[in-house]
Amino acid sequence: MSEVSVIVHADPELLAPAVAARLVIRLIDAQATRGVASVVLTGGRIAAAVYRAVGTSPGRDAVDWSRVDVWWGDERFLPSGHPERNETQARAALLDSVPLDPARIHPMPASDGPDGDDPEAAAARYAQLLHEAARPGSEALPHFDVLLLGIGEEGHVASVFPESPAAYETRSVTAVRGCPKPPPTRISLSFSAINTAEEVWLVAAGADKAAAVGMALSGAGPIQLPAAGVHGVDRTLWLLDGAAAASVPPRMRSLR
Ligand SMILES: O=C1O[C@H](COP(=O)(O)O)[C@@H](O)[C@H](O)[C@H]1O
Repeated sequence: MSEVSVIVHADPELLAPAVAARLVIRLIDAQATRGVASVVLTGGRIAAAVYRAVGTSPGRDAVDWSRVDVWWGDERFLPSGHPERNETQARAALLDSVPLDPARIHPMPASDGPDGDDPEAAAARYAQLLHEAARPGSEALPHFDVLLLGIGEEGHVASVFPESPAAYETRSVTAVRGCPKPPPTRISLSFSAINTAEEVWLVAAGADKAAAVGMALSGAGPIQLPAAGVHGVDRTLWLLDGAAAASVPPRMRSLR
């Protein structure tokens, strides 16, 4: 089993820049080791705060952004540019302000994209894109240095919701319909893809996340609580603020 660490910062105002600083270092280290770096983005409020903090981080220009591949772990299946799309939020918060190579930005398809309003076809298209970027001679997926995840109040990660068909999915990418959280139609990586990342970082802030975080770290099952079903190959980091960490078993908290 890979290393699991729980790191707690007092509040979201400290959590976001702390995660941003880690992410900058992670990307620099990956580029030093592999020549390129790849990050899988998530959506949500704390993620947007992290992206904004990366944009103002002192180390930001130490990353060679032209050699960073950007993927998404899930997307709300809405028209391109819709303000609720995770892609739109990430572009506004960070991607538009760093010199990325447009060819290395890999958003999930929009509902007005080449497959129209067909999320199954859009999911298959993204799976094919991942496959085409796979390491030579390897399986179906590219290397992910770090994969970011938010956590829903009910324990969803990416767009894998509790007790949903996506929680049983074996293909790398799945269409998700009937989500309890709007919008109802989404595209998501499945556990099988998420869990290939070298490092998985779960980032959560706020008291409304405390129960899900506490249960995920106390042996809950992945179907009932998807946050319990994800891990990095090398490392799994839970990056929390004090309120979200309120129900974490004390023995699991890392010393900082
Ligand atoms: O809908 C989503 O929600 C989660 C968590 O968002 P938050 O605003 O409660 O932090 C997010 O991780 C996921 O990517 C997104 O599609």
